Amino acid sequence: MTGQTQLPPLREVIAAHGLSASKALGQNFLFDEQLLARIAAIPGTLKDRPVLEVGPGPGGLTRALLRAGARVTAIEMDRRCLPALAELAEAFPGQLTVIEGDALKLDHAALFAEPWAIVANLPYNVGTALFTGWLSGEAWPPAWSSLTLMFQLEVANRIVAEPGTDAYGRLAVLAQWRSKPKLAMKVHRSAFTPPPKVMSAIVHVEPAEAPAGVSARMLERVTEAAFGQRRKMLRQSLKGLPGALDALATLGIDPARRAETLSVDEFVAVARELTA
Ligand SMILES: C[S@@+](CC[C@H](N)C(=O)[O-])C[C@H]1O[C@@H](n2cnc3c(N)ncnc32)[C@H](O)[C@@H]1O
Repeated sequence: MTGQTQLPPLREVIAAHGLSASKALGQNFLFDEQLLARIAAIPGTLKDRPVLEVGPGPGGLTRALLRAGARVTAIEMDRRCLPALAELAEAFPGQLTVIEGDALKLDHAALFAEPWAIVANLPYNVGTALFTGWLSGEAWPPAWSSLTLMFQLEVANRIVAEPGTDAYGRLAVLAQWRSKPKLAMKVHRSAFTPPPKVMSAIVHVEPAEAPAGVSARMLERVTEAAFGQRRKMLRQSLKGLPGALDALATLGIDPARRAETLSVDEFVAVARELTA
């Protein structure tokens, strides 16, 4: 029974393989197996489901996903971690495939034949770059079924932010216009080894229906212009975008408003007006 597979404590795995955390690779490891099991439960039942884990490191979250019955494909760029991950693959026969490489450079879709859940505890810059990549593009629904990702709490707050707040910006619109992001769990800095300077949180995103007649690229252009000068009125920030001021007039949106006051639906409506 996979759920009962006995494994050595993670601290022993780290010591046995000499895995000192590398600052350059943004390594902050999680060792609390109860916490890891709770994170692995966020996407819902994973029994026999394909999961992409990015940055497994010594394999703490990986073992929680494997115990939940997932079929895990893990991408790790630190080859020092590979022997520890190979031991995990042996303990869960047929459930774990490890790919050595940079997740930012790999074609994830080529790794799966059916929709896959994505779960990751990543360094901040890599996580945000992958997140925006997974959420962009014209094709929707995406080939993945959900995203469950650790972020700095401040970034997580920006993803789920509501209009009118300081945290509300491009990331909120990108994350909310055709998916449902939720702040699933806050994680205290002391849960990590070594502890990072700031608090973290897990965001869970499920794709929703995309509004009709809106190009993703156009929405990106509108939000880029509007939030590029977020303190300015829309009549100023959008004036370089052809047709944008006419779109505001058609929609009855006051051009004296600022970007942070527009709802996600209003951004979508502006982008729809501009989508040929
Ligand atoms: C914050 S640690 C988390 C490790 C483990 N998942 C855990 O929760 O304890 C991030 C991991 O991502 C790996 N990593 C960093 N950048 C990466 C990239 N571009 N592609 C794949 N893995 C990466 C690091 O080597 C490290 O093992």
